[in-house]
Amino acid sequence: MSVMNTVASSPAPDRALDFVPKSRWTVLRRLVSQPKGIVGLTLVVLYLLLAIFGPALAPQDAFRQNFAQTLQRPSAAHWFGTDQLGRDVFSRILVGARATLGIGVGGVSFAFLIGVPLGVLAAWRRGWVEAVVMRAIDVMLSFPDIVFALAVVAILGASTQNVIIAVGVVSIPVFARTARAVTLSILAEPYIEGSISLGASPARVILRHVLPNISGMLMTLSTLLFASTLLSASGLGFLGLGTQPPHPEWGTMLGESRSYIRSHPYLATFPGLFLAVSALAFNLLGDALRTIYDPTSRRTARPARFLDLLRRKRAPAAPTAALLPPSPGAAVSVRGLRMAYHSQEGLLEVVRGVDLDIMPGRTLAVVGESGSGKSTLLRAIGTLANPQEVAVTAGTIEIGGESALGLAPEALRDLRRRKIGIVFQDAANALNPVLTVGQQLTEAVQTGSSLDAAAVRQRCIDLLGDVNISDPERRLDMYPHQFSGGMKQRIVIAIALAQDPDVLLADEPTSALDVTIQQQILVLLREMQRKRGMAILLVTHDLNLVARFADDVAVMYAGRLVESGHVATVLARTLHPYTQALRASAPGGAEGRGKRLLTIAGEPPMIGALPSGCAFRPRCQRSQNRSQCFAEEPAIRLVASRQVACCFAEEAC
Ligand SMILES: Nc1ncnc2c1ncn2[C@@H]1O[C@H](COP(=O)(O)OP(=O)(O)OP(=O)(O)O)[C@@H](O)[C@H]1O
Repeated sequence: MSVMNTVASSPAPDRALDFVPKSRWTVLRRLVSQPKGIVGLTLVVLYLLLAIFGPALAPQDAFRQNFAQTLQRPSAAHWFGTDQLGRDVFSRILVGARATLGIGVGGVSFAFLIGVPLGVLAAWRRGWVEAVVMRAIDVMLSFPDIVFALAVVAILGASTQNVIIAVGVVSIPVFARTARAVTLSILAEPYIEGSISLGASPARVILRHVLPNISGMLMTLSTLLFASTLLSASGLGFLGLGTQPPHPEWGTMLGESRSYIRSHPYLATFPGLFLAVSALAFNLLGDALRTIYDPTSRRTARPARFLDLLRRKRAPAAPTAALLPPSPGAAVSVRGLRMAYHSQEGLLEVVRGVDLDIMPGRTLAVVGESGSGKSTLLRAIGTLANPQEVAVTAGTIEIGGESALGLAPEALRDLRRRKIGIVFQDAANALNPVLTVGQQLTEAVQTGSSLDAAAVRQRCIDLLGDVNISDPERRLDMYPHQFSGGMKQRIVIAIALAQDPDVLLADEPTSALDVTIQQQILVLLREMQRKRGMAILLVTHDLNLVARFADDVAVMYAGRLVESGHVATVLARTLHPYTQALRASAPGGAEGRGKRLLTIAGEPPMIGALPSGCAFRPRCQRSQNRSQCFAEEPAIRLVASRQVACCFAEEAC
């Protein structure tokens, strides 16, 4: 794969669930813009009014038996006729609305309250918790709903309360599965990582970010399940296992009409009609809601564009060089870091002995092709690597002199909050779409602080002002979708700076933006760095950006830093053949404009299947099958004021 291909195609991650922020009014507006939404909502409101006011509206006593007037056909006196005990069917339907809909609400709430926490827990904890929850759900789903509900009522006894439990139990698996699936999608969003990086506790992440985002989907599901719950409850009522006589409930009324269905069909028709229309109403409403919350508004990021290589002549400061002992004042110091992903084949090593220091006020860019291990390294430094996924098998990471490895979760959150800020590639995904910018900034400012509400708000306003967002007070109440891409990235930067971090980690911070906005964001980052003296670790594919923005560069290939040093030194004359190939394949970087862009021959090696000797050997123009390149992985040496891992680096001097 060529570097050019790699750089040019950096789409925003596909979002499984794109819950674009929808205020209640927006949801309502979109709901009533659909015919099925209008019909469903109107009917549901009518049914709810019926459940509330039905008993008061009933023209006659729904319980009074009148044996002189049994089984009367519909008439002006009895609109829906009378039943076998002479009771007015219309009145019984009105009174029964409350019990019928109450069972629906109760059943869905019961299922929601048990199923959703189970699903969220399974998605959050993964591992054995997820396995146990999912297997239990599989077992429940293997029984038909009505059989399961019958079994529950048979065990608990026939009563309204037990019908609620029975119809609720059968809906638990649906809630749990859906909650797990949508939570997994939300947890993959960068703003979750951002929140964790700010030191938020699991409970806070779930309450603040996960639940608001999945609530739309769950509301839709609840509405749809309401219809089936009503029907299941009525089925139980029909079998005589629901609300017990003389209390009216539509399913029970249907059951009671069984013996008269041929001679007096109206006894079944009216409660059946009310039931059928209620199921239809909730289905229509659920369907309309699903349209609103459906993840169809996916975005594709514009391909990254190239900037001209602008060489900066900066006076090299104290070297960032690898292989030196940890610099006492370093904001980040990594030594001998090795990391491996857990896989079925065992551990697959992707970071293979990395040493680096970043001094306060300086920017180190880590550059390399896709899959070279840049993000894994950045996440380890950001203390965001998930130990269940990837293990640190050797080495040390120090942030501001404090070890970032082997800490308890609480200490890790504290370190992250105090020292680290993170800016992700795609600002659109890095912000929670259902929270206002003010809420998200407040969370970032408030975590671990004792400021009162007014001071927090002022700090939020200052932060927005710092990142050059005009009219910050008004903007605090706006949602992310009301901002342009560049503005969103400014907000992400403001959030990352909320705790005054010593280190800012920026993973492709401008690749989703167009050239002018890229430039503005880079200028902003540099300005923030100058004001605050923080260190920046920039991960990028783009050598042009490195040349313009970074002080030091580390070129990563197959998990190792193969060439690193001051940007001016390294880019003035690249010594490693991989760095040379990267430069040749960067537009504007092929040793002068107007030259044909080259691609790097071959593919990066597969992790876990590195070639013998130098990992770059099969693609290297310089190697020419020299035995040294086959024999061993080249040691990192100091050559011409930079660290380089090539046995023949001097040939390029
Ligand atoms: N969760 C995972 N499980 C197993 N392997 C993984 C996992 N995440 C990443 N990898 C592998 O680790 C290697 C390094 O990935 P990483 O994302 O760190 O590279 P990168 O240089 O940042 O790439 P990109 O620029 O595309 O983000 C890749 O080969 C990748 O396939």
